[in-house]
Amino acid sequence: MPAQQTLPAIDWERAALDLDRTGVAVTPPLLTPAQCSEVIGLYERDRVFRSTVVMARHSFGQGEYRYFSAPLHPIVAGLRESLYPPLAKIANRWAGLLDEPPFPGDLEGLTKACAAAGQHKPTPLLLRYGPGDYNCLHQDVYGDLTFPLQVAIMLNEPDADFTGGESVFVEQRPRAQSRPIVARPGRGQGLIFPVRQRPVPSARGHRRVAMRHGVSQVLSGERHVLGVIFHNAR
Ligand SMILES: O=C(O)CCC(=O)C(=O)O
Ligand SMILES: [Fe+2]
Repeated sequence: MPAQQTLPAIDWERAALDLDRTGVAVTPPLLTPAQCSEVIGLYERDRVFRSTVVMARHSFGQGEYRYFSAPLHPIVAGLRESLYPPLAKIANRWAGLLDEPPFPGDLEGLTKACAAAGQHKPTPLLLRYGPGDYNCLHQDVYGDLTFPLQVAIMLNEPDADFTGGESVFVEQRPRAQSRPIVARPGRGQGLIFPVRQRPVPSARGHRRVAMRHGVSQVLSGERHVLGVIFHNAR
């Protein structure tokens, strides 16, 4: 896939509405089944990755993930570049509501801003879960510069390739009980969600509501996800 890949028609207005209402938006398939298999196949290729995390060693959960090395594999680079500009529009509307500085309009601009903040390492990752594995609720913050939205693309077919392993989100509302959200994207579909927080209307304009994401226990089979995070890491 070329780096300037054309995405399938994503209804960005709808995605923005879903993000504003619930904090999570589901996309149509961003990868074909063949591309999903190709990305899964990368997991064993050491040179494609810069580091590997065994989640249990850090109490992050159970399972493994690997961070892609630079230059990113073309499928990953293409998705990161083409998803960024429409997401930056949503991020910049949010930044306006929260009185925060805007983000660059393209990924090259964000990458330069990250470099200036000492964040040079690519953050896209490939996650692999087997029976019994899970991912604790977390946020993917990798430095001072955080682009507020990320995308997780399902690479296996739920209920055929694996059971369990739901995508779980918890919104921590201030002075109120937390709200759970569960999603079950099909193979190739992406989930768009806030890295750390999003604006919600309040008595005096908008306030920040924090969100964390994770994965419930996989009961059987193998579950792979491609995580696309746009800011680089320290
Ligand atoms: O495996 C998942 O669905 C969660 C992936 C994740 O944590 C991420 O993409 O940042
Ligand atoms: Fe994550």
